[in-house]
Amino acid sequence: MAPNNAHTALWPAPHASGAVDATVHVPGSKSVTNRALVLAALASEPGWLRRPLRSRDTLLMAGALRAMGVGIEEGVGPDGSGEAWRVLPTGLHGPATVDVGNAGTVMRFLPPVAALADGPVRFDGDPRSYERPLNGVIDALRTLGARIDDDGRGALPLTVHGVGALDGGPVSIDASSSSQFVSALLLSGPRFNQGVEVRHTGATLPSMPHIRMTVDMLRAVGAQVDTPESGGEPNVWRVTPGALLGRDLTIEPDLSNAQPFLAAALVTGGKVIVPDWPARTTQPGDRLREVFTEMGGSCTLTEYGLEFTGSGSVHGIDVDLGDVGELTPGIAAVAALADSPSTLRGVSHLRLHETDRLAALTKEINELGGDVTETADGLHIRPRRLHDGIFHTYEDHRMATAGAIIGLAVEGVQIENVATTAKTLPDFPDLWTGMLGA
Ligand SMILES: O=C(O)C1=C[C@@H](OP(=O)(O)O)[C@@H](O)[C@H](O)C1
Ligand SMILES: C=C(OP(=O)(O)O)C(=O)O
Repeated sequence: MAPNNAHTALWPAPHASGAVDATVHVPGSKSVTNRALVLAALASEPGWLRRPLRSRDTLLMAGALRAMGVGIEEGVGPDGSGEAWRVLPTGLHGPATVDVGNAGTVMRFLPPVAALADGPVRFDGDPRSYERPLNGVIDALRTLGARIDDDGRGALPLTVHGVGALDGGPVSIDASSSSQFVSALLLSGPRFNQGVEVRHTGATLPSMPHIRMTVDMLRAVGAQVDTPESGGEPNVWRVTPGALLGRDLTIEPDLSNAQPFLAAALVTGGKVIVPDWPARTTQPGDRLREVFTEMGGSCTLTEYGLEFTGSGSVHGIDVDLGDVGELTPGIAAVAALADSPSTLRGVSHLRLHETDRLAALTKEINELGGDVTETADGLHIRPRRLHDGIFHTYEDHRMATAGAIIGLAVEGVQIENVATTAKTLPDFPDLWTGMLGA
């Protein structure tokens, strides 16, 4: 078989010769785009998504919904400005085939949607998608009345035999391995005959901001949602059955994808402005303002966006990242360049992300001369003088951007398969070299 050059290709990570000073327009949020697509597909009238992210994960989501009959057309928004998708909901149809790639949002958010289709929907994806937990969604859907054929492992591949409607009602799940189990059931909940009541029974629940994002976006399209934060029982979310509105939504920039650019300001003692940083958001990336300030930077949020400035010093940090796990690779990269050790906690579930992120970060930083050890629930990082070498990425977009951060400060770092950033940020190499003025 011919070698897959995209995977073996090495990208010389640009080394920063001085402090960066740039404005970086970061494309739309993956998490917001994929929720908006699902909600628009389930609505009772057409809707608009403006400035949607166009990346592997969102194109897979759009392709899957189209396969079930939803119209997603290219267009300009109703006011004539900006790129947009117009979403035309219809009855959801099977038979259909869905490629989830390695998108957690697609593999978890769509089986409940497929249960509403009028025929079988087959789900398959990348080899890694077979290893990522899906049992919470599969077991819950069976409890709520769906028929699903899988191989008994609680994972992909599988077929959901939709019959056009789902009873819904109460269900208990352990979502300690992924918050996306909860989000998945809530997003389709308004369309279940009895709505849904999701009770999380596990000891921990990661990524709470992402669950808040789901609840906020459901409410914005007219759903009634009761949450622990709105006076309900702890760990219980309730969605009332009802029709969803078609809305005109402008997608926020992806704040987790802003991370490497803010990190560049931090590690080079420079300045990066990210326009359109929202004043209020549920995105976990907003926590970077606090984390990267504690690590040595400072930031100002204005109506124009976020201005982040490095001081020239980078400090270690002891932090629980359970709420914001997807920020871990970028924080680990900065921590490897700091003037004191770091402990990153609360992220054992990262072992089941795009790759085992705790093992991958430990191995790759140590191969450049670092001193990282895995703990039961995170990483301990003792900064060392790093040297040149190949930074492997394991088909993980956030490993590639973590390696690029290290490359700014360490000469001769080569990123294997930087193209894997296409999962959520296909423009990464160009934005990165543009930031550096190359
Ligand atoms: O709902 C979402 O959009 C996401 C939830 C989180 O998943 P986990 O709770 O599985 O970590 C996050 O890591 C992922 O990148 C996106
Ligand atoms: C964990 C991530 O993605 P997914 O949506 O595939 O879970 C991520 O983007 O860091």
